[in-house]
Amino acid sequence: MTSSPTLVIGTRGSPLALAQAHETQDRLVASHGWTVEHLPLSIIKTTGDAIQDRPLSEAGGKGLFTKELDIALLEGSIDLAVHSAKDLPTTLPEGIVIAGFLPREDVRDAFISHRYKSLADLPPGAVVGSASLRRQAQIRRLRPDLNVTLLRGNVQTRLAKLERGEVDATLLAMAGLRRLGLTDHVTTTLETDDFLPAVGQGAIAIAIRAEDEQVRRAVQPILDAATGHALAAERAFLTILDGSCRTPIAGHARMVGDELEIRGLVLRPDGSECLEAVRRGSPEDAVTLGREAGTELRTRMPAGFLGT
Ligand SMILES: NCc1[nH]cc(CCC(=O)O)c1CC(=O)O
Repeated sequence: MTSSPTLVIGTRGSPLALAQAHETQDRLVASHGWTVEHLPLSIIKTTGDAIQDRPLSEAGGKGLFTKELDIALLEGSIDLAVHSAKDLPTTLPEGIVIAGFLPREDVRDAFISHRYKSLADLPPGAVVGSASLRRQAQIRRLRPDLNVTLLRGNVQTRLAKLERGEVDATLLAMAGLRRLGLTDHVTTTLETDDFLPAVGQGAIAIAIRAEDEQVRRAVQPILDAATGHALAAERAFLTILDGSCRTPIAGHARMVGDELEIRGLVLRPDGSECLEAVRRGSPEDAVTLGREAGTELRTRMPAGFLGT
């Protein structure tokens, strides 16, 4: 057991964010034998938490969930920040780095409905709610006859709206549902071959001050190398496409034997067209594989493809 420093863990206050912060805390306790009193949580409200009425893509994008945590890190009021990798912008502020990622949860999306068994089972015109342009575009691609609407709010809010019949079905990340103990709600899971997750889905990122070697050493034992390679490829892919929240982009990397494989997709928002790129190679070349997949799509994409 290493002597116990006090490390303040910064997190947002949503139930999912808190579950992820507790998982980080538990893993640090398990690997160092520290007590939770030395790993206090600091709950920080972000601009993104206050926006409920419009798509985040219109309100300013992903940085909305990280800005206040970044400031707290740089000011030293927290020592590490726990983020859903999916919600992290591709570039972080000067002085902040991702130390790495916890072992990845289920990367798939879940289909949830009280009346229908699957996307294929929905009748024409059925209402499917989602706030994600990626999910909306992939739903429209598979089922152009459905009525895809905006459904916002945290995981529990969305489930409550489904319960009230505001929509016939919704899609949510399996990872979030598992972390919240809500998998009872899942009607069926969508395999990645048919429905590609978002870059970073299911992964928890640990952000630290770039120069803080003490915190870097403290978190090292809880980081997962395979997740790190996958995320390096996915985030390099997204960086090339400079994925704003307005663009339907999906990307997923995983180990296939000894090799890392990345699959990336860009779609028209209405789902009428979809381009895919796949690269496979050494996990050491994760960034190159991701960049190549992104560059291929960029090259093949007609002007205006992403609808902006
Ligand atoms: N954008 C919200 C968000 N950010 C991370 C998750 C779930 C956990 C994950 O994907 O890692 C969710 C909810 C959802 O997409 O269902």
